[in-house]
Amino acid sequence: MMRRFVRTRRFGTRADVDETVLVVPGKTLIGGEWVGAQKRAVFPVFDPATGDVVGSAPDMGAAETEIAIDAASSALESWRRTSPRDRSRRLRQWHDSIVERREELARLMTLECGKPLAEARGEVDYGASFVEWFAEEGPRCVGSVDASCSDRRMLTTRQAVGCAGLITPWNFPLGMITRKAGAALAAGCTVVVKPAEDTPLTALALAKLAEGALPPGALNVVTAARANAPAVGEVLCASPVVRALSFTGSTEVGKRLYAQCAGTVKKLGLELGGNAPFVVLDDADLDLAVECAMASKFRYSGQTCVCADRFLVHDAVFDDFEDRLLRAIRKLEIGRGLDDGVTLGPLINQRAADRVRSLIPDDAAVFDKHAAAARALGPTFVAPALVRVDLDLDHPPPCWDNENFGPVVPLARFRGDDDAVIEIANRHATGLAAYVVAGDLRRAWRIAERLETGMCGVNQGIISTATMPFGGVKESGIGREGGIGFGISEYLEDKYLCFGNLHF
Ligand SMILES: NC(=O)c1ccc[n+]([C@@H]2O[C@H](COP(=O)([O-])OP(=O)(O)OC[C@H]3O[C@@H](n4cnc5c(N)ncnc54)[C@H](O)[C@@H]3O)[C@@H](O)[C@H]2O)c1
Ligand SMILES: O=CCCC(=O)O
Repeated sequence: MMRRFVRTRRFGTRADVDETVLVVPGKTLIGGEWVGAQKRAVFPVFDPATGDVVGSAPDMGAAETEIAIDAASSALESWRRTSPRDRSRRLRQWHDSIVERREELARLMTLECGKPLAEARGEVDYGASFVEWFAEEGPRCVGSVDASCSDRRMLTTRQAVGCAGLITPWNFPLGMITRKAGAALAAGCTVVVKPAEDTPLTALALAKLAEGALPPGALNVVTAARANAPAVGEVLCASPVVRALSFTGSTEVGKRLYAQCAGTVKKLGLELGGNAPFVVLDDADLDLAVECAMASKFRYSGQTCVCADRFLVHDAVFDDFEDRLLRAIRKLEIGRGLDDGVTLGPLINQRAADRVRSLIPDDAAVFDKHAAAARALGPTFVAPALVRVDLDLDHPPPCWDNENFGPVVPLARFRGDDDAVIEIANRHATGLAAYVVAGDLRRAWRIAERLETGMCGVNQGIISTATMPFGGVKESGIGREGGIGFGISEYLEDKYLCFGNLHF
């Protein structure tokens, strides 16, 4: 009976839960609309700033994932046969409904992930831009014809790969979903999204906003508590119906999913962790260097995969840069994301905050005003810390070798020529983003080309955009998202057709 119900309904957007009420100050976004006939276990969603419960989401597992895959599979044939132009219009409609609810989505996101409201608004814009971008990309994904042989015509067509499983993290509760789902849906795939357990509400709201634009079964959302995430992942990876799996999250889980997908040889996209070097050369404009450093390091309190993580500053400008950076850090305002003027919110949960605190050595530079504010606000708040790192030591501190995912600035001095800093920067297993601040752009170009990362910002701290390919090399992952032709190709198969013996 449950099977029949979800085959015709979008899953998760109509979860059978009557406890699900979204508390958005002053407004209820779509509270209570997921009430169905059956009760289902739910898990609570917490405000990272206060620890208050802000809502709940259905705690689904393997059985529900199978059902969601069925729903996606049932919708696939008709969706992939829909003309790319029609799909594009529908995506555009989804985009418009996201933009229309910008403020509510932003507030909801701040409530469940804690990022300052201005950043959450920025993420709605960023997330919506992927839906818009792929609505435009879809109709342009055409094949090619080789008519150079006298008696043959050889061509390629681009076909939707099939159903796609999309597993996303909490740090961009909206943007990481639209970056995948926008591409997949534009390509003609139907999807099952598994959002992070900390941020299921934004995912459900997004799916709700797609109702009316997308046909039933095209976009399915399976929410699950942390304990059920592996079960959901196993089903998505093992299912022969799911032909592509795209994951954004930790390198550890990414490696596990990589192995799990081997059995069905899926098309795989992995956007994993980084540990971005941020290089300041001796001819850099130091005001610009600090501006870029602050933007990159403190975006969402340091909880992005492209945050600057290893600051490598030339000996000649080290002291000056450090002084200026400390002055900029001092101006950060710690507080709850919904409060005016806050630039540094809480970390996602206490486990994450404790982990970050454990990476900060006792001799780190921390301002008293931040330390006091963090203490008063609660256990998820971490004061920004600057940690001097001596690269001559055999063992640099753990915050150097590990992506710190918090407001921690590990700062090291380098001497020597550009090759020296390239060598240090590349001394890491991951390779997602890097940053170079330089006066001489020829030097910067040469360094940027030699850094082993998928992306590099030169004199720029925020580089993410729908129009350029996002992704890493080495253990930072496989594949690209966004960009012209890149992101959408992850969900397309190129088929070669050969028409021979045409006897023209
Ligand atoms: N490269 C990128 O684009 C990008 C973007 C955001 C975050 N990240 C990385 O993600 C990490 C932080 O995010 P996180 O803590 O949410 O990562 P995570 O890997 O713990 O969780 C990500 C998602 O995977 C799910 N998950 C966890 N275990 C699973 C399993 N065994 N099987 C299937 N799914 C499982 C989670 O429920 C969540 O939805 C950081 O390393 C960060 O750099 C990378
Ligand atoms: O955290 C990873 C994604 C960040 C981004 O898209 O800029």
